[in-house]
Amino acid sequence: MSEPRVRRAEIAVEQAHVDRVYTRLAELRAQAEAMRAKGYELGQGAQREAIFEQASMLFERDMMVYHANQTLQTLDAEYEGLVFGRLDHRDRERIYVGRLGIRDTEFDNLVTDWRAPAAAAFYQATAEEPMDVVRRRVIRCSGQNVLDVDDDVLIADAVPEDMQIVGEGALMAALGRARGEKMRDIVATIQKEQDEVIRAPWRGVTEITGGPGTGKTAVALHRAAYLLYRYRRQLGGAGVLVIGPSGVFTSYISRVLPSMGETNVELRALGEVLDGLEATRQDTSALAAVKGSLRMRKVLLRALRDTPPEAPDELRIVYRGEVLKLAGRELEKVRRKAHTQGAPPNRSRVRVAELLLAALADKAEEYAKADGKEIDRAELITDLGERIDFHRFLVVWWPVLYPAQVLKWLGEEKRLAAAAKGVLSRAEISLLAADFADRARGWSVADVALLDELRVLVGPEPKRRRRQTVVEVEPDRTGGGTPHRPEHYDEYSHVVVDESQDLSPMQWRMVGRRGKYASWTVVGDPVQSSWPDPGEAAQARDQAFGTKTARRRYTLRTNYRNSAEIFELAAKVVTGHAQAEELPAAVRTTGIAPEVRPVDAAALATATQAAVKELLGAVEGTVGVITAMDRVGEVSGWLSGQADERLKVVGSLDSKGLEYDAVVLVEPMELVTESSTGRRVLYVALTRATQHLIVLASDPDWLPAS
Ligand SMILES: Nc1ncnc2c1ncn2[C@@H]1O[C@H](COP(=O)(O)OP(=O)(O)OP(=O)(O)O)[C@@H](O)[C@H]1O
Repeated sequence: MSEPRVRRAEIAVEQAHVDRVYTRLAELRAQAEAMRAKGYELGQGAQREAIFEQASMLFERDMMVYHANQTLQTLDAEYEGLVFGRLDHRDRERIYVGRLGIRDTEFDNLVTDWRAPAAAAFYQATAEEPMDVVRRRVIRCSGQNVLDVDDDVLIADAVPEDMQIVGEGALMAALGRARGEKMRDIVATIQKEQDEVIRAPWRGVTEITGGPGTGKTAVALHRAAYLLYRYRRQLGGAGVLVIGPSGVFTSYISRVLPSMGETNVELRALGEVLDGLEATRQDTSALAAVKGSLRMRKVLLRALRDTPPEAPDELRIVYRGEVLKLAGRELEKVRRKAHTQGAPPNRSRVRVAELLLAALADKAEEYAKADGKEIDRAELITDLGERIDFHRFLVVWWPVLYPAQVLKWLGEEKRLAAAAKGVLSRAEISLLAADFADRARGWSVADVALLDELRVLVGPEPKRRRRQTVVEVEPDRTGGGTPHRPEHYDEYSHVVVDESQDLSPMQWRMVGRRGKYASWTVVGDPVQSSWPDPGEAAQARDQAFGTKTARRRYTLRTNYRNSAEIFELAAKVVTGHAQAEELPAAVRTTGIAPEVRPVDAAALATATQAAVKELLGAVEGTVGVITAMDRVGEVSGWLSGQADERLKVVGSLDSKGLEYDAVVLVEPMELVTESSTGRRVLYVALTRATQHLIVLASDPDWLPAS
């Protein structure tokens, strides 16, 4: 038979199996629906029964409805591309691999879940170690229709006469397909080195490094799905947290886990880790470097121990006709004493009242002694402690502290200078004070870690005020919080941190608090780091991991995103900033070289418009325009006439983790100069494109002479 006829015949073979699978799926769906309906019926019946039976029937109803809903949700999530692989073993046994395990009515496997041990050979078998697999087949479907098949022969001399082999390279075909707005799952084409990481043991800390496009994000997400499948009992209840660099990024990856039927995972951007906040604004790199530094802990601690701006500077209270007065210095002595006892101020209010009453009693004793009298100390303390004017004083002198309010105080340069004495430089103090004073812009991503640190330092708000959140806004977690978890939940069983090379030490502390009891998967690429002090960040990261001793490291070495032509250009900008072994190998050549276009600065707008038009015509998928952070608004304005939902304008830092079919990079030199780690940020920007890259540059210095 000719190759197209063989292919058609093989597609028909697989279509027959896929049809059986979907017929069975429809039966399972119908069963789950019937169970749900029965559950509701039971609930109706409960209303007519005695109270005890009612309770147990309602419980049973809830369980039935819950399980039925879970099943329906999973069946629906896995519908698309349900079957994607087939293994033919040497002993002629064959298994189909898919997103979900399905058995027929005889309990024979129609599909094996990709996470099950029996499916591991689909990813791990190679020609060198075939694991008894003669042929591995990737089946590509759209809905219930088989579109194509692609085979790898792993034991050439064991291929039986009647086995047909079709196509080559399911991976290359997958990589060549157009990119959409959301990341795709890679479950059908996971590579061996990736599979090892996905299936690594769950305990302890798993670190994954690798250059751009090596699949770190894809692997981390598949690992989360795998761990929840294999260790649901240990990990499922407490939940898994995935941290990404930005909201744009978390939205980009948001489809991957639900498409694998996983809903028990919470995705949060770094600006959303603290409940009640969704910060997206990025600080300048100089400001972010100060805010992220561990030195800020000391500054914050001193700031909250300072006298609140509204605090009265003396306490006067009349007791039995005599005015008792504590002057400013005496009050400050009490404040210092209360703070040195170490409890968070919001927890010390009773202790502070006791200290103030003791100071008043000392004062009264002093006066009485001068008059040759005696006082009943205990009685005085009880009497004054019940007085309304004493409590009025207390609430303004030792108010409940809110993190947002303490940070705002630091907008006053004098106050910040006092808190930062010997810790920050004068220039850093001025920079920070000016930023905190300008509150109209809302919190930045780096501020969130400071607010979280303060949340812990000030302690919980007293119960009756509990409804107010630490940031004085009502929580609005449309971005994906889980309502059933308590506020500031810190009991996740597993935490995944993506783009981890960019977490500041303060951000590591914030994330570490959420993972006190967790095992970790940490994904990053030091060469893409935009954080200026990796040593300090590493120390904070180790602290976040706590005492977990099991540590395993993996390196991914193949760049699946960029064409070899694009990556060759990108690698040039980090020459001297990275070791050769830190750069991955891009294996896909497209024959399309990236274009560097010298442009006059005055003609940048028209050049950008022209490049965008060209690329929208050249690719089916997305086109990204990447600029320096403070140019995003301007460049978006240039392109307002070219509305196309495939087109996105994004700032350098926000392009982390994303990818487009084609990229226009505007003024690369501005990315280099916008921060002290500019070359690395430029490297990130240059590695976002899968097929086409156009660089528009008025200044040629961005590209080192080779
Ligand atoms: N095994 C695979 N099969 C198909 N596609 C893959 C595979 N591995 C990675 N990819 C694709 O390669 C691209 C890059 O993957 P991913 O974004 O996870 O890389 P990354 O290492 O996180 O990159 P970066 O560090 O640049 O953000 C994605 O489109 C992903 O779907």
